Amino acid sequence: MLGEILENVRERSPLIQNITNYVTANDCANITLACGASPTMSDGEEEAEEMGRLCDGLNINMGTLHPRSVKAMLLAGKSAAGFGRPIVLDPVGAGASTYRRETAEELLREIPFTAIRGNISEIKTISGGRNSSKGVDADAADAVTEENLEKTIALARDFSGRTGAVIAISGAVDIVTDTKNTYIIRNGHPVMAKITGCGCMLSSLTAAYLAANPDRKLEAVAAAVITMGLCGEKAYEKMAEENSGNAGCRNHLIDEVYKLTGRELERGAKYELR
Ligand SMILES: Nc1ncnc2c1ncn2[C@@H]1O[C@H](COP(=O)(O)OP(=O)(O)O)[C@@H](O)[C@H]1O
Ligand SMILES: Cc1ncsc1CCOP(=O)(O)O
Ligand SMILES: [Mg+2]
Repeated sequence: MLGEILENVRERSPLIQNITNYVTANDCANITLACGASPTMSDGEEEAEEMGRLCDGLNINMGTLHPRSVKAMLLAGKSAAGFGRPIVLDPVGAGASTYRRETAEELLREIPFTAIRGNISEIKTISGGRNSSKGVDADAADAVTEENLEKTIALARDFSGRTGAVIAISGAVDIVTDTKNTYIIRNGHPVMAKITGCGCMLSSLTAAYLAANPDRKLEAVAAAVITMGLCGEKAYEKMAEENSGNAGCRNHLIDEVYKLTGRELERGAKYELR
C-alpha cells in the first residue's frame, strides 16, 4: 500500500509547483525529480494563477517571505484550490516574527490546505497562536517525547479538524494525522536536523505524493514522511562509510530517494497506525 503510493508518483509524474525559499529551492527541485515528479519553482505573482491551474500539486513554503511572494502564494493557492489540486503549507519559522505569524494566519484563512507539514514549534505556533520559535528550527523545549506524545497527537488531530488538512509534525518522532487516524513514524536520523532543507524537501515530496494519490491523502502524507526518514537513515550510513559531513549526507539523501523502490519503502517503514 505505501509502496504503491511511491509507484504511483513514478507512473503519473505529477507537476509540482513550489513557491518556496531561496535557501533550499534547488534541493526541493532535485528531490521532486528524485521521487519521480516534476518541479517548477517560480514565485512571480504575474504567472501564479496560471501555474496554480497548470500544476497537479502546489507547495507553499514560508521560508523567505516577502510581500510579492505572499501575493503569489495567495493567487496560486486560490487558483489551485479552484481546480481541486492538493496544496501543502510549510510554515517555516512561523513563530519567529509577527510578519510570519500574520502571513500564516492569512494563508490558513484564504487557502484550503490539503496538508500542513512543519516541525513541532511551527505547528504549535500556527495551531494555537503561540508566539515563540527558535528561528526556522524546532525549539528543543518543544520536542515530542514519549511523555507528551498523546497530548501532541490530540493537538494535531484538533488542528486537522479545524483546517480540514492532514497534519504532519516532523522531528525525531513524526506524527501524521487527520481527525481519526494517526501514523506515528520512527524513521529518520538525528543528522537530518543538521542539513538545512530536510523539512522543505519533505514538504515538496508531500505535495508530489498527494498529487499522484488524491484519494489516499493520509497514506500519501505518511508515505512521504517515511520516505524522507528512511532515505535519511540510508544517507547517514553512506556518510559514515565515507566519513563525510552534512553536505555529503544531503547529496546521498537525494540519491537514496531516487533509488528507493516501493518494496524497500514498505520493508523499511517503522510506524504504528492508530
Ligand atoms: N532527531 C531526529 N531523528 C530522526 N529524524 C529526524 C530528527 N530530526 C529531524 N528528523 C527528520 O528530518 C526531516 C525534517 O524534519 P524537521 O527537522 O522536523 O523539519 P524542519 O527542517 O522543517 O525543522 C523529517 O523527515 C524528520 O523525520
Ligand atoms: C535556514 C532557512 N532560513 C530561511 S528558510 C531556511 C531553510 C529552512 O529549511 P528547513 O526548515 O527545511 O530546515
Ligand atoms: Mg522547516
